[in-house]
Amino acid sequence: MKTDPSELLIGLVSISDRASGGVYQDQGIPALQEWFGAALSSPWKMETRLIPDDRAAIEQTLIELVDEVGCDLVLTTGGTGPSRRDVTPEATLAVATKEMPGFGEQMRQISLQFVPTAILSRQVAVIRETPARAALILNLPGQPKSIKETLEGLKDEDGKQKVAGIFAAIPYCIDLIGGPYIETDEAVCKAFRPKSAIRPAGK
Ligand SMILES: Nc1ncnc2c1ncn2[C@@H]1O[C@H](COP(=O)(O)OP(=O)(O)OP(=O)(O)O)[C@@H](O)[C@H]1O
Ligand SMILES: Nc1nc2c(c(=O)[nH]1)N[C@H]1C(S)=C(S)[C@@H](COP(=O)(O)O)O[C@H]1N2
Repeated sequence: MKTDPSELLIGLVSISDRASGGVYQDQGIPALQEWFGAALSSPWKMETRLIPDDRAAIEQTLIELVDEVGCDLVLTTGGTGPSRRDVTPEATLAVATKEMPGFGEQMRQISLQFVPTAILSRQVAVIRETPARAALILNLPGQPKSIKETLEGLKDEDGKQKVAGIFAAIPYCIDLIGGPYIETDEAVCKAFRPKSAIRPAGK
């Protein structure tokens, strides 16, 4: 449960029949945890869930993480493809109050630089608003390496950004929905905010 309003609470949800069934070890949560550990310089905590590709379970988990646990940001990984069991986007849209189509568009653009099958990912992003709070919920593909790729974007050999990752826009989005002020390590991901929204360091 969220106790400190200035601390970012992130829900990390790995959606995989095989990882949740013990067929293979889940790599989704560890990859997300590692990325956030490197990218964020402001305080954050996480709440994790590993669940099968079941629409009711996904909806229930997203609602619990936002309404009861108090997450500001929820990332899912897995279940965005075209196969019969892939229902993450449907479950995400079912708990939404607003759609944020720019995130899905940008993630597919980024992923196309890595694999031609990126167009098979139906990933969406939404806002869920309750009387008490609002949260951003984002779907990432199930392939563990796609987590860093989509959040961080594409850099050239000198570390210069070629395609912006989607995380660059997330701190300002969280500002706008009333969440905590997020700061990042610019070497991993530079957060973009309009000048008027930038706070001096440590404030
Ligand atoms: N949680 C995970 N941990 C490790 N690897 C994963 C995980 N989820 C997916 N993958 C890998 O990424 C690929 C594409 O992900 P996708 O979500 O389509 O999985 P899937 O084939 O539907 O898996 P599952 O049957 O577990 O739901 C998988 O075939 C698997 O190799
Ligand atoms: N960045 C990135 N995006 C990617 C991939 C990848 O390897 N890297 N794999 C794609 C593939 S093969 C599929 S089927 C879709 C859907 O994946 P999911 O069902 O694991 O969510 O994501 C796509 N997006």
